[in-house]
Amino acid sequence: MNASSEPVLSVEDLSVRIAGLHILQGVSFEVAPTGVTVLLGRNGVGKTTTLRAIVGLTPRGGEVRGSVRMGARSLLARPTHRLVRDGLGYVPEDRCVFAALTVAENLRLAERRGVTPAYDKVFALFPELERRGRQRAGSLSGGQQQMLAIGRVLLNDNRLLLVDEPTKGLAPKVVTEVAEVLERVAESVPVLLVEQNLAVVRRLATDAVVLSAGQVAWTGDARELLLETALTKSLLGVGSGSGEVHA
Ligand SMILES: Nc1ncnc2c1ncn2[C@@H]1O[C@H](COP(=O)(O)OP(=O)(O)OP(=O)(O)O)[C@@H](O)[C@H]1O
Repeated sequence: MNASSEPVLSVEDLSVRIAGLHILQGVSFEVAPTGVTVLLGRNGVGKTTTLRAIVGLTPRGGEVRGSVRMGARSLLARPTHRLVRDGLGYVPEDRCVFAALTVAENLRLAERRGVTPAYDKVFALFPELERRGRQRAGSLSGGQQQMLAIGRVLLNDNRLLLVDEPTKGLAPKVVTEVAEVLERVAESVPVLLVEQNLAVVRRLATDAVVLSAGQVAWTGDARELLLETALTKSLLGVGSGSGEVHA
């Protein structure tokens, strides 16, 4: 991370317990104010739990401790809708598009009173969303639904985007399209990205945070991590020349 620039997000000693399981055990890291910080780790290490804790969506009954700050603001005690209004954009792993509604209706749901939605920007990034405005979201392909989920968040201004496994389950050509879009998005807003596809990580990531069993195992320059084949193999279970991270 550039030493002269303040992080956009600071996570300190984050601990999450759900259903008696101590899933995150004192996780600390920072997200740089530009570029893509990628959150990596084998299956089940706590990546999604981390994003959900940041955005206030830990399942009911779960216990969250520690500190998460976006600039001077402390996030953990604030309700999710407030965080989103303050510029924390979240694209969840399951995309959460409303299948029975059209593409245009899904987008309209993200509009806020008193704020002009950035349709021009969204349609410039995703011309297909404009063309398919009257199509039901449930009949879109996985890749198109992912574009809708990202586009919906970009209708409003964001200080930081959290994006959870956007390429999961997508065909290779669509993975490339999603990576291209995220690359363009990251030119104007910092991104904290959970991503298992190392080709996408290699293309997008500036900084990396690696989790292992609910703790931070490595942080630093993403290129450095990817150059260290032995390190990626021990932390991620793959050589950095190969494709996906697996358990
Ligand atoms: N609501 C829950 N109830 C019980 N256990 C949970 C819950 N949510 C997550 N876990 C457990 O916490 C651990 C971390 O899950 P999480 O989804 O954060 O991992 P992940 O790193 O995102 O994994 P993946 O790469 O498979 O998506 C897993 O063992 C998971 O089973």
